[in-house]
Amino acid sequence: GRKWNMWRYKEFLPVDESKKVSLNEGGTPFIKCNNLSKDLKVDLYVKVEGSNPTGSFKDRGMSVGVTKALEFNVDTVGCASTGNTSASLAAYAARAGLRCIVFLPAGKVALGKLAQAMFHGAQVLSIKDNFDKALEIVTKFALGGYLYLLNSVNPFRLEGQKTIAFEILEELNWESPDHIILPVGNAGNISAIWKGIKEFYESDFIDEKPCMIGIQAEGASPIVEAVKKQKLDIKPVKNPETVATAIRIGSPVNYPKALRAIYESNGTALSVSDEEILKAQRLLAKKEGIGVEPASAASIAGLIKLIDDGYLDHGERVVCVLTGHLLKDPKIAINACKKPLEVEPDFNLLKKIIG
Ligand SMILES: Cc1ncc(COP(=O)(O)O)c(/C=C/C(=O)C(=O)O)c1O
Repeated sequence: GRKWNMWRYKEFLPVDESKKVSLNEGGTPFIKCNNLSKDLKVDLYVKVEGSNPTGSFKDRGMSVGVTKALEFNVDTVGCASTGNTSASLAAYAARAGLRCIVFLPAGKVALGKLAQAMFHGAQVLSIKDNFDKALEIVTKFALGGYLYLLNSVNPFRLEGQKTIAFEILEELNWESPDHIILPVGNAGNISAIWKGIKEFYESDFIDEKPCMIGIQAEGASPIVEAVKKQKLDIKPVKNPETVATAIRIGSPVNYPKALRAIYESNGTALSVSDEEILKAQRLLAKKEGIGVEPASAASIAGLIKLIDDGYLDHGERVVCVLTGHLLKDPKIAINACKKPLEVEPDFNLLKKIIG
């Protein structure tokens, strides 16, 4: 596999690297977006986490978390998930020979993610309620000793995901970007990345820290509401709704760490509409050739809004974390396009159509 993956930073990871459960996670593409940088007048880089083994950043956290599960001699791992966590846990659990039970919100999980969770052999329980309820249930099973919980409330998940920060800083030759922008759902990833930034700062690898900017969907933005009032607690959103089903979460389990990351880094949080998310998803695909699922495009939609609002100055260096691959949610991608014509294989007819 690729020589550079997240285990390059093994000294910062709380596991015995020789015992790791790994699919060569991390070491994902870090791409300068020249076209969008010109249009938006910022220095824009993207961290393409859709290039991980199961297509999202979750693999970094699951690699460490499942390695820990083996260390603790558990035989069953579990999670609630909007999709990507379950897809990743199912794959890493299969590799580790562990039983895997996942609790998903019925009818609200994108096709690619459901296919992965099922096909890698997880026991999939389709709960007739939302993610927050599913998380409540799986937590009861964990507390009852039925399974080892690997949602991002488990700190070992964040240990793996903090390597996103390490890779961004190394790629930028140890010069922090001005801002790191990413979508926020259960709020584990923004907490993990900020932890990584602080660890490299305390290790004297960098002498400046970026501001952390969390982006949420308008219908599911409890962190944004708390930041608006500079509060330390959140008011859960009872019925979160967004087309970006990955972040359709009303009660983020990591809100204390996420709010601290935003306040400590002098960052902010912003919500974007579903329309802005889908527009940004298409823009990224057509201008830079980078395909992401809707939740990941929220970071680009947030960037555009921050520039329009004058929050970001021209020329600032920004990294958007693109958390999941386009293929995770093929239905959304196809629905956004005109249905392809079905035509006879007739050269002259086709020549007319192609124009
Ligand atoms: C593509 C994508 N982008 C962003 C997020 C938000 O990250 P967190 O703020 O750390 O939750 C998720 C989260 C997914 C789940 O929560 C799950 O899979 O259960 C995601 O899949």
